[in-house]
Amino acid sequence: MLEIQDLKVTHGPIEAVHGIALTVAEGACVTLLGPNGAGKTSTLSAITGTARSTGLIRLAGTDISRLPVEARAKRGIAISPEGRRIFSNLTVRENLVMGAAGRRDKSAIGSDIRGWFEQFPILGERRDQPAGTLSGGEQQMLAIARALMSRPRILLLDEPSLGLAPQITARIFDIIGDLKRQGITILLVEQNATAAIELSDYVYVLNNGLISSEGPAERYGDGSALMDQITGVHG
Ligand SMILES: Nc1ncnc2c1ncn2[C@@H]1O[C@H](COP(=O)(O)OP(=O)(O)OP(=O)(O)O)[C@@H](O)[C@H]1O
Repeated sequence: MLEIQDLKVTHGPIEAVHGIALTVAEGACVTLLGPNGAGKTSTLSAITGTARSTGLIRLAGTDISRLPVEARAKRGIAISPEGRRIFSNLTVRENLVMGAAGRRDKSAIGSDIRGWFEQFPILGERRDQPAGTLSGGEQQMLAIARALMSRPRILLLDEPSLGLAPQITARIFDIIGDLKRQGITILLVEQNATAAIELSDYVYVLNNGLISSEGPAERYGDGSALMDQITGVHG
């Protein structure tokens, strides 16, 4: 579904990613692990089109690397960004409607929203509340559901466990596992190696803008050795 070759990502004069290759098969959950500043968010930004990059980015066989952000979203890229970035003053329901902004099949939006309220009942209960009043875990659920409202080909998740208590993190990873079982293709960026490896098919480890290790998730066991490598991270 997603194929990246020789990707370099720059922020002004700074090159954050120095030429990486990465593949996500249809229906797979692939995790990009790495410490703070490794270039994980930069990689996702290059895929969505919000960061300057060179190299090949192919989505479902088409090179999208020169397309503007909106065109990439229309072709099936959706992101739940780091820090959630939900619209705090809009209601839960309005946030979901915003996620469907680029869709042509407007008539199916209402039924999709009802579907997500069934999957995440707490969001249904809070549908008319301003999203800013939700807890961190609920906001993360909303950010994921909002991204999925575009019916993407691939869902990019940037550190969904960031800032959440361990119990809530476990719930979010359960949800990601459910989405994978529903056949949704996922590229997950995480620092929590243990939890991410458990639900991943394949793992890439990014360090200083380069892939330092990659392989099927089983190769990394329970992820504890990787957690040690990802300095400053607590599993
Ligand atoms: N907008 C920006 N302008 C300048 N430099 C940036 C910008 N965004 C990221 N960088 C730099 O690029 C490098 C990679 O950052 P990036 O955010 O991609 O890493 P990360 O692995 O996602 O880390 P984190 O978990 O902290 O988000 C870092 O050195 C960072 O300082």
